[in-house]
Amino acid sequence: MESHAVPSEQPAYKPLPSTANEDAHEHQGGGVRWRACAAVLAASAVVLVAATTLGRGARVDEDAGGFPWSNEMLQWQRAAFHFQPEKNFMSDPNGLVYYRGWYHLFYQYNPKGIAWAFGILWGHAASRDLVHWRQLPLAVLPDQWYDIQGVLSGSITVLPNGTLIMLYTGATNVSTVEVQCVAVPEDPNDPLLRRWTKHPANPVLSSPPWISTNDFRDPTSAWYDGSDHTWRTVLGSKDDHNGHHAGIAFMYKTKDFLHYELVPGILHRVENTGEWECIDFYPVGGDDNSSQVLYVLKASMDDERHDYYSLGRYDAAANTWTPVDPEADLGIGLRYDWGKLYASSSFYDPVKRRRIMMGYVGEVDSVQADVAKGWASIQSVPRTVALDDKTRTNLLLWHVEEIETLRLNATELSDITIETGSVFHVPLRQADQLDIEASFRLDASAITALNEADIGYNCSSSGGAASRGALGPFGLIVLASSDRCGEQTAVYFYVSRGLDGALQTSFCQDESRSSRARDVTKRVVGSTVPVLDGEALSMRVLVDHSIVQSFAMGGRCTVTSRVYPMEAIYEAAGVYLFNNATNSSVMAERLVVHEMDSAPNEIITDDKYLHFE
Ligand SMILES: OC[C@H]1O[C@@](CO)(OC[C@H]2O[C@H](O[C@]3(CO)O[C@H](CO)[C@@H](O)[C@@H]3O)[C@H](O)[C@@H](O)[C@@H]2O)[C@@H](O)[C@@H]1O
Repeated sequence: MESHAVPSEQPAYKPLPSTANEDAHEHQGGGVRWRACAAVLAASAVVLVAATTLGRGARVDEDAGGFPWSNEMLQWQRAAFHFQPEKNFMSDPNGLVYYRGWYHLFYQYNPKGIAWAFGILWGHAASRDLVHWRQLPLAVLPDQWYDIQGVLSGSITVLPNGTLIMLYTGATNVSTVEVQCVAVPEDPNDPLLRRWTKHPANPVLSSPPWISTNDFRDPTSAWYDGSDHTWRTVLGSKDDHNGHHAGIAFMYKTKDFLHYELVPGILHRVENTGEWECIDFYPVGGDDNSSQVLYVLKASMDDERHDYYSLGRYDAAANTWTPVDPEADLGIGLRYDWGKLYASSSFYDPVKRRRIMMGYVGEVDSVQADVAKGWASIQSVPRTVALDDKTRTNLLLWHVEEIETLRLNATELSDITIETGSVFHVPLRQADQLDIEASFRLDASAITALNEADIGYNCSSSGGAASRGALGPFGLIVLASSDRCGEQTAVYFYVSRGLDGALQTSFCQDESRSSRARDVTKRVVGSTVPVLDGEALSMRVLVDHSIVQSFAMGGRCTVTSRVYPMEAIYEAAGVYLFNNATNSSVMAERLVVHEMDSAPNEIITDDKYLHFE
């Protein structure tokens, strides 16, 4: 067995073409060879020092341990078409629901600082189209003994008569005790749902004795079970008894949302996965009662900080959920996103009859930088979630079609041959706000010629976009500066052959050269992705300043990154196609790049609750 990865004397930091002539040549000729940049690498420390002392109004004190970001750089990092509050800390999306013409997004929010803190509460925004958000007054505040330390995550259920019930977790005045609470809209005729009333019966549910009282969080939205005329909700926790460290999901039933009964047994458990937060549970792939239907069980893994899902069968009578593929059980197989996305939740959109999820995308820069910019975290673009009918082994996650209303002019190219070791500059007016669609094919004879197994490829540990194999990596480079060895974020495929002779395709995002800053976490993230016979390798990449959300093969695999370039910003950012495979040219069959408009929040300022001190 032979690995196709190139040994480590290859420069780790690949150059991009640096002159206008080279750019012109690429457009005509379809590619320029990568150039060695060892000398530039050797000088990179000098470049870094020079760049950081340019005096563009640096706001983070390097002596205090932070990179000296300028206002200009920090301003650039704000998203233009992803939801984020004007300032301070946001995390989990909560209570996603459609109500009387508005999509509602509640979210965990600390209005007093840039990090999670006791007293966290529910912020609120609403949108008619899931793209343009109206920032609304804070929705649920920590003002009762049962939620004084925090109004934690929860959900909203729509009853058949249209009434809404909010379930949320209260962090009580006893620091380690979490309880479940109910709130309802103060005025059901307000489509903006601005005021919520906590039920006098709160708290309505305390933890069962066999779990820790502070591992009892995040009730799902409820569904109706006709067999006994009860509503069902699921919560997650963990079993740490007797050397176990199992994630668990368990169910309650209620007729009135005020009195609850634990459904006997455990819906599901997986050893060694730790605490399951923000459970989600919903059917896909058919009507609830059809034999085709599968149930998605999703949990946010507190230990690992990733959102995993698994496809399985739900036996309501036995109160069990069983994965279709035990090898892809919850927490050990499939993820909603292989990059940075956490604490997602979903809801059914009755208007377009689709399920939509959102998750939050946290910061990976320093606390000092977050203090300087005054905010932390962005919500993902809402994504539809559906079973992949072609494979039935994975979901398809795809940003909602409404995002396309932000598309401006398009640059369309087709049939671009990218020779091995080449890049192709994509001519654009700006590269900070883009929606890019690209599909690629490798040379068929090169695929046939590949008869050596290369089974070890792994996005995170195989060297990223600079490490070369016979049939990859190739794809897109975004947020790239045009200087040699410049900043760049690569989104790419890597094709290899397994021991069984079958081809395996990985979809990866390489953040390792995304910024010259040192106080930023940079990784290579991604996963294998199913590719069926005859399918081109397709990707869609949304670039919105510091957030890059990528989707492969129609949404079979998604990867989200936060990146913080210091040079490849504003007009200095560019996009390239690249092919770093050693044995095959790559045909970019189709490349469509839309510049994206901004969708700034509309802010309601005439409300005292907006200025909660
Ligand atoms: O009861 C307050 C108590 O809980 C702690 C520690 O367990 O924090 C709660 C968890 O907060 C985060 O969990 C989620 C998911 O992001 O966020 C919501 C709270 O904002 C919560 O409902 C969700 O489960 C975090 O991911 C977890 O690691 C925390 O345990 C805590 O710090 C308080 O002492």
